[in-house]
Amino acid sequence: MTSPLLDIRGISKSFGAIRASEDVSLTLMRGEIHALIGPNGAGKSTLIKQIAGNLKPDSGSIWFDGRDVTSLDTVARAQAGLGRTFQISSLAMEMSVLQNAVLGALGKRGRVMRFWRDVMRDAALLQVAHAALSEVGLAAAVGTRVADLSHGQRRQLEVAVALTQSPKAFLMDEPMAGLGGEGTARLTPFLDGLRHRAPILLVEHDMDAVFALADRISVLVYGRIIATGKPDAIRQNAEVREAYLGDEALT
Ligand SMILES: Nc1ncnc2c1ncn2[C@@H]1O[C@H](COP(=O)(O)OP(=O)(O)OP(=O)(O)O)[C@@H](O)[C@H]1O
Repeated sequence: MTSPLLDIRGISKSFGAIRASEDVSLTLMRGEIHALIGPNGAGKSTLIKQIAGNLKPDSGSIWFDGRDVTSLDTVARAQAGLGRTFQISSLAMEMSVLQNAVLGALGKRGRVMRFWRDVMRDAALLQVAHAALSEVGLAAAVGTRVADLSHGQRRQLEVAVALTQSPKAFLMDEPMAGLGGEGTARLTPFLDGLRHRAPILLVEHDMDAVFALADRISVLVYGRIIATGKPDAIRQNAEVREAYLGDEALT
């Protein structure tokens, strides 16, 4: 059996009396989409923050690409290949699509460049940015201001910015949020193809998208993973149905 690319080993995190993560173990294999679902306040964001390096677990460890990354910060983890997209957009709204992608590529390089005009003339940075934008289908929108993009296009641009960093895996926090039916329908096949470029740990409330995309699903309730399995097994799991009682998505 191949080893997991991302291997979360028994992490726990409390905020005072609240146990936001309780002995959570989770793996992400190459080529897969592993969805993390659970009711509001279950601890999904807290878990993603610990994996990305924004929060330190109280105990347990996080292994990425065969290496213990538990003590690394967000920048070091991104450089190690953990690409992240956010629940709230982190794009520069007044800048163009191309400028945002170039900024992403510049971040990967990790070297300071003094003048913006030099950045926008750097052939290597531009090449990385254009390639990422083509990959997400935004080649025709390079000159558009981010503020003028649709929600769906912004999500695609966030993925492009993450792609400029050549990620080995993606952490995605609610990519479908605010997209509406049409936007979700467009983003779903895109994510479907992206898993072969880099596997995705996907936090998502949209159950249609989750069940359409996920190879495996883990269900988090009160900080604990109560089940991990293929979509059909999760749909039929009695404890999961109990935790989601009334949720028509699982019927
Ligand atoms: N910085 C913090 N300080 C105190 N409590 C926190 C903090 N962050 C999260 N919590 C608590 O930890 C628990 C898990 O929260 P978290 O945001 O991770 O859940 P979630 O599953 O992501 O929720 P949602 O689906 O609504 O985004 C909640 O009870 C929340 O109130």
